[in-house]
Amino acid sequence: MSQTRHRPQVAIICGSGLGMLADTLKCQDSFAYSDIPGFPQSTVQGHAGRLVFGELKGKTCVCMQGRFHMYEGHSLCKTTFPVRVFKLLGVETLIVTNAAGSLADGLQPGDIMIIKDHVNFPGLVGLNPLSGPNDDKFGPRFPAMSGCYDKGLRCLALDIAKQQGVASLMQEGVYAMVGGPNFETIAEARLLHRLGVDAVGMSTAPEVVVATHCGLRVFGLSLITNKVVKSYEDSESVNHEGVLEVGRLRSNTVQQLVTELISRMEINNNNTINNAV
Ligand SMILES: O=P(O)(O)O[C@H]1O[C@H](CO)[C@@H](O)[C@H]1O
Ligand SMILES: Nc1nc2[nH]cnc2c(=O)[nH]1
Repeated sequence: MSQTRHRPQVAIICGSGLGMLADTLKCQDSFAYSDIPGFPQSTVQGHAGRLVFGELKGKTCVCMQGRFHMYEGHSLCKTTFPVRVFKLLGVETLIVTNAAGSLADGLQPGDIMIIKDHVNFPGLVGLNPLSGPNDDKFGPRFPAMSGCYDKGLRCLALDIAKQQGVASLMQEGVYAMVGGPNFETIAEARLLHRLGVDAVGMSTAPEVVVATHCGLRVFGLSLITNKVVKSYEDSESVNHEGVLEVGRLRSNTVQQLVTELISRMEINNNNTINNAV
């Protein structure tokens, strides 16, 4: 806290290829993860490994330029550690972004899916960042997860998309987290599709679980970077460079949407843990 004058109200986690979201912040203070006690290191291309504080449209923000994934070998506790740091810093709203492959026929590469809900596959089999003793300071032993993606912010984002003329690129959907690091087999893709998953990735759900546990308001979006191959006749295959490339192509659209959302969201400043410190 002594290293920056900023006291963030909003935190943003940048997905693969979406690190440019931090560039919009004014009066920046930026810290390499290697200089922050307790932070793991980013090992994935497209995740710079920097925490950036700054101002955006009258709100104070902190932005993770690079997130941590389970497949990098971090425990789920470590991958979600920054979310609790944000809570202690006084953050009220968390914006999570990711790159994801689409299963829904109506979602094309370059589209933006507002996350309505998620399926946390690792969580369903007990790989949950909240496993172990519960810290009651942060939240209850058995937190509810229905409604974990704030409805008001989802509606606001859809309104903004209309005003910015990009409504045709946007729709709501269900994100599923799988462990990775391999992309899906065709049989796995078909299974996810039949289960009602619209887009799949290897992150986000644990961050949202920890954020919801400690009472943060959450907004999430997936940039659709590829269609997940569901047919044995299809010779295409996905790769990480292609994922990053779609991030670059859509950077302006995502930046404008997130900037306007932050500008128009209301902040209550009712972070009880932080107020008690
Ligand atoms: O979820 P983010 O960090 O955006 O990254 C997504 O893109 C990578 C695969 O290309 C995986 O890490 C997947 O989870
Ligand atoms: N699991 C998974 N993660 C992704 N991240 C970006 N695209 C994909 C995908 O197709 N599958």
